[in-house]
Amino acid sequence: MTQKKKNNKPSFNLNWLYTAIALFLAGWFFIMSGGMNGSGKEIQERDFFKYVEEGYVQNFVFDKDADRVSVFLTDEALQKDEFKNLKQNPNLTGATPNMTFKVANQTVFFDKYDRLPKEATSEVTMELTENNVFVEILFQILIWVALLGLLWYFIFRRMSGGGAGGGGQIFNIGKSKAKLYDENSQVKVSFKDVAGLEGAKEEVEEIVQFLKSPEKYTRLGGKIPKGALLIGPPGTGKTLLAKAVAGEAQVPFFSLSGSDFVEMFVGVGASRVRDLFKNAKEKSPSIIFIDEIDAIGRARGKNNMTGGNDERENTLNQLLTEMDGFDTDTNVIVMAATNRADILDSALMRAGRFDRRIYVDLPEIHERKEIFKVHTKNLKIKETLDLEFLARQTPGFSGADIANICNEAALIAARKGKDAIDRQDFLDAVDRIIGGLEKKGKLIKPKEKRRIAFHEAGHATSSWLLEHASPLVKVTIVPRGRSLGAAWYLPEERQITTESQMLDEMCALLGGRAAEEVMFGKDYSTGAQNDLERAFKQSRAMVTIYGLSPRVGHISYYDSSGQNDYAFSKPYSEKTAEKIDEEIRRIIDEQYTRSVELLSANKDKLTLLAEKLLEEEVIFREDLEKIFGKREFDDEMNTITKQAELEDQKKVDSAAETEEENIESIPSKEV
Ligand SMILES: Nc1ncnc2c1ncn2[C@@H]1O[C@H](COP(=O)(O)OP(=O)(O)OP(=O)(O)O)[C@@H](O)[C@H]1O
Ligand SMILES: [Zn+2]
Repeated sequence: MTQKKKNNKPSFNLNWLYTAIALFLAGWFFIMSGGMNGSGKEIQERDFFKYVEEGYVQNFVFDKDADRVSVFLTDEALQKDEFKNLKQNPNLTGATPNMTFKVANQTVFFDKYDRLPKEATSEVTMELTENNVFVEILFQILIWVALLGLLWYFIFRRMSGGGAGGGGQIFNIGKSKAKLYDENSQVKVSFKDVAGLEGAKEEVEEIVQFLKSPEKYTRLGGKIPKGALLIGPPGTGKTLLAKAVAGEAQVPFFSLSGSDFVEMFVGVGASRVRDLFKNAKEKSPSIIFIDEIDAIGRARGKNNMTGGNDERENTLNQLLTEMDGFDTDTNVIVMAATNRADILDSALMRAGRFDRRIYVDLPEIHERKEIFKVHTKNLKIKETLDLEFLARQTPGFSGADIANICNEAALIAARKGKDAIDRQDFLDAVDRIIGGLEKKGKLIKPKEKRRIAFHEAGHATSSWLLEHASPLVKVTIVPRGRSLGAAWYLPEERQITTESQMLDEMCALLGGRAAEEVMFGKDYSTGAQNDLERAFKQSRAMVTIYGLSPRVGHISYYDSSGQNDYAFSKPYSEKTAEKIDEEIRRIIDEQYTRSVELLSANKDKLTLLAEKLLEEEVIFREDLEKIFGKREFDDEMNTITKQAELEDQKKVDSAAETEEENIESIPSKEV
């Protein structure tokens, strides 16, 4: 019993349970130690014999289990000064003895007692108590049943999230909680139900093929991938996509959330993983979907401060073991979802585990229209309803938000007793959802959006017009993670960088703020914080590391040996320090001015681009070509781009180094 208690160390907050157990045990010990009956003055064994001889003792109770004697004195004795303070409180029952003592050896005691003069003992009554073994055991069992019952009760409430569900669950703690959709209850979701997400769908299409006809791929000895990681913000359809894969491939779908593994007791997470994989293998080919994998997959060795870490690690290790343990012919594919790929343990990403990464982003305008289409399919809507208009009203909304809007609109229309849902109902629903989103800080106001569009267009325009800047691939103002907009460049393959390349890149980097100035005047925004940070680092490197400042000279203060602690003793004089500061600033100022001039001279095109961005939310190289014409400095560089584009057209945004702006970051609301 005690062992069980130890093993089941709770890994979650169980204050309630602890309190209950503590109270229970306290009560128990109280009863066990004799409770109320145990009181009475503690005396010596020889005192007792003396009192008996004196005739003070009326009766005594010998507890054979406890080797303890409770002594009750005669009324006369209690009159004596000697025993005055032992007088009973008249309100108490006579059950409380006047004295008590421990017997060292029962035989010796009775021997001694028998040898006392008969006159002394004849008046004394003796009671022997011995607990009935059967009752004793029954009592013990009852206590444990009560204790365990209490424990189960709390666990059960915890597991079923408040009481609903069958009690049988209690006895299945170690079993996986995966919801099983097997052949009988086939997953009905198909790719048709997933709107947008074209790139992601294309990538998972391959998984569908693997599951459908594995022989086709293993024929030549190749190994089928074991896992795919879906990365993207909440509500963007990651679960939906995984389900659709199961639906398309007509295989069982086991789904479980990462937090389900770790909510409980030590050892349970790992056994759940084992159980889950066992089930999935039995039904293979099949798909295991683990939502919120970051709950178990967080990098190990971090957050050691918080308890329950061991449990998470055990679970993670078990997961890795299971994935490694797959044979090539075990056609189980593990799909997992997260919105924090950056915190995942790198062991998860290693080859043979989640080696496929699929990005699922917030939908852009066309995708939102598609999502509206999917979610209004089964609703009664007015024929005149313009879905494109709705898509335009919902920048930054996820698929789940849109599904929510459609449902809300239907409820609003029904409340008003309408026959069909109209535009106003949708707009009311949008307003209602926005209330919730605003608190989450995800929503961008039209005015802010305009500024973001010009900021990104500024980057795009300047990098387009500058000979040595990296060629642009894609610009978006769809908020993603912490950034509100982003420009992607295809990084040029190069081993050394020239000064003019650095300067052009810095000019393009400052193009965001420059565009804001050109359009909105000198009322700057916080949107360029990340750009400025990077520009400063670059400029400082140019002056202090690459020796690119004429005033400071061809000097590098960089210490690659790591021997010198320049943080404490600078390798240059105060005078040079001042020069360095000035030079860092000069370079940035010059490039900023250059950017402002460049964009002012091309204000019309900048505006066209920004408008297009506002309309489309995402624009590509071709859109820029339409506005600016063919890029002047193509030849060599463009061939590289074109080639790369041809090779990997769809993956451009995930493969290309992302040059993201944290345009949002601190108080973007001030814009
Ligand atoms: N691309 C989409 N097409 C159609 N419906 C979508 C799409 N994206 C999301 N939805 C709707 O939103 C709901 C929630 O999406 P889902 O649970 O798949 O998101 P998720 O990315 O797994 O979110 P989370 O990260 O919060 O688990 C879906 O059931 C669906 O109704
Ligand atoms: Zn920027």
